[in-house]
Amino acid sequence: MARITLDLAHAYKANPQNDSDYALLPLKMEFADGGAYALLGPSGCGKTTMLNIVSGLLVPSRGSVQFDGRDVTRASPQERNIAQVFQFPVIYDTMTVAENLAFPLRNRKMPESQIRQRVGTIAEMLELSDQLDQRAAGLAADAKQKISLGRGLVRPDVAAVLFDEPLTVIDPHLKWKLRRKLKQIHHELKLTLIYVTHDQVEALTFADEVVVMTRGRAVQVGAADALFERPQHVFVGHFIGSPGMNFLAAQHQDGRLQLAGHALVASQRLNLPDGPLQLGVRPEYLAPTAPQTPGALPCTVVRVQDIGTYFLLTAEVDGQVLRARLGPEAAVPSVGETVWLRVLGEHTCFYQNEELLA
Ligand SMILES: Nc1ncnc2c1ncn2[C@@H]1O[C@H](COP(=O)(O)OP(=O)(O)OP(=O)(O)O)[C@@H](O)[C@H]1O
Repeated sequence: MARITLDLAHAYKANPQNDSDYALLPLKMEFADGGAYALLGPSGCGKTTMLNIVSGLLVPSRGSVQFDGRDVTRASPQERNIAQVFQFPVIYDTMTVAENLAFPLRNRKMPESQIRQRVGTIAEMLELSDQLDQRAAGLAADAKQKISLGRGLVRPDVAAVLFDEPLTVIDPHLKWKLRRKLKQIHHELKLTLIYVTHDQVEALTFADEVVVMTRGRAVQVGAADALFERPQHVFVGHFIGSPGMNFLAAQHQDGRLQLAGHALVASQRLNLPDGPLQLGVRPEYLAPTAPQTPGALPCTVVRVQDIGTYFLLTAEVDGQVLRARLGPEAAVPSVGETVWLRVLGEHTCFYQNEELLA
């Protein structure tokens, strides 16, 4: 296993001139030895580019990659001792499940008794023990992908295991099980794992730390609760959560906060710079409150949806939209009603130029 340090930028085109020419803007990042990371972001944000730079499939156009302080920028995946799992199964159809799992170990000349033991452990973890003697050719797509996962995880001596959207071909129920399984496997094997996905649930279930990416930038690296409670960038607020964080344009001047056409009264002095800001508050922290409550805004209900475990309220104030998740015990207002929503509270965040203010 290895501590992986990136200090680099990457552009696929020569002579990049502006930010949009970069697949990865200049970044510094460290993956701790034995950590489980997810690279999360929408299509085209640079996840695969970063993964390929870590694996050695791609040399960054600028800067360096270090494993445990050793420069490996130009070293191949083999030299870096990386295991990889891709979107689609990479296995030998003519071999049995056991032979497939043993393959990376035989390549490394591990003694047969240790191979049997390790293959047994990995097969058990992935619930493949009953299929060890079956030929891979006859298996369903998700069983084949489990073999691929097993081949990625089987070597105990790898610097890191990299996963590129590995659960794409897996059916939804098994996907849910495998995500939890991978987390458990990480705790047992303590390998450094980096997992690419555009699915926030997948990232948040699997990883200790999620790297949220947008347009070639890693805008926040953090655990699930930090991404939820204190998004460092408005993109993280939007992208994490269902629905994402509410944002309202605000103006702060001499301790007074002007918001959606209203002067808001805060219970204590706000430590904010003067000027235009954005106020961010999660739908989970908005609930109808008594009229004129300090920090609350009068909003018109435009939609109420029953989502099953909660009601989703959509309301408008001064042309801006707010969403609130109401628990089953809450009184549900009707469309057209005015509700007071408390936007200013302990969970409220403020942003300037899209970045969280301290
Ligand atoms: N080989 C390439 N040549 C030129 N441009 C590329 C190449 N690979 C990726 N890009 C561009 O670099 C940017 C980042 O792509 P990348 O594949 O890393 O994103 P991603 O987040 O992994 O997206 P996806 O989830 O769709 O795979 C995109 O604008 C993409 O079009």
